[in-house]
Amino acid sequence: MGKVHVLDHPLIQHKLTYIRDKQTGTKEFRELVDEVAMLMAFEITRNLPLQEKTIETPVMEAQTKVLAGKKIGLIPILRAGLGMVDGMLKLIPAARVGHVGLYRDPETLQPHEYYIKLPSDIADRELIVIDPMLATGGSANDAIHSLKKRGAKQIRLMCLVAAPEGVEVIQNAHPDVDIFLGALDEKLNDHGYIIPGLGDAGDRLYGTK
Ligand SMILES: O=P(O)(O)OC[C@H]1O[C@H](OP(=O)(O)OP(=O)(O)O)[C@H](O)[C@@H]1O
Ligand SMILES: O=c1cc[nH]c(=O)[nH]1
Ligand SMILES: [Mg+2]
Repeated sequence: MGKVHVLDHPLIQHKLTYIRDKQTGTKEFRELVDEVAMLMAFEITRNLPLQEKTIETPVMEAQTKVLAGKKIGLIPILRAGLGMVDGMLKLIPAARVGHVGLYRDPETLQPHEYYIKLPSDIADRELIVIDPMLATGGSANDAIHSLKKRGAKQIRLMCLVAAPEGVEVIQNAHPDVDIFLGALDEKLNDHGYIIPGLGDAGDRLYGTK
């Protein structure tokens, strides 16, 4: 069963409060999502492998460490996942970015895939699927299936806010996928929205309500 990590760093939790606040406008919402994504990238990369390197400081030779060059792929689920990409790339600039376009039908809550474009070497990369919201879990489940069908082997899922219902769907369908969250909320409402949640992430990011 995939592990669930709630990233409870105080800066993440502080910024998440203002992301949730309905008074926060589009510009500030976008900036906060960008900042939280960067902070979450810091936490999610904790286990990256290091290798020894010998360098010359101005004083003497020293044995130090550098990243061992693990290849990473960021996979935002369009559209809302796009809001988290730049923040993550600030810390992981060498990552390749693949896009999965999905929208959730507002009546049936079923996801529909409309676009996919991935780096050619996804099988060799550690992939981080990014979406602010994990609600019923249908969209993330579909995206992960799509990636596996195309050869992906190592996948993690990163979301700002999740409902327990969505977490359960991913854990059952993809026990190999660890889940990294800013917060695990209470439940879904009758329209499939996370409560207390933050509303519609895509609409709040792009001002489309
Ligand atoms: O877990 P689920 O029940 O599938 O819901 C979560 C999905 O819904 C939202 O996307 P939406 O369909 O609103 O598309 P958008 O990003 O284009 O707004 C959100 O960004 C997730 O992708
Ligand atoms: O609460 C929710 C659920 C799905 N999609 C969102 O953007 N918000
Ligand atoms: Mg939306």
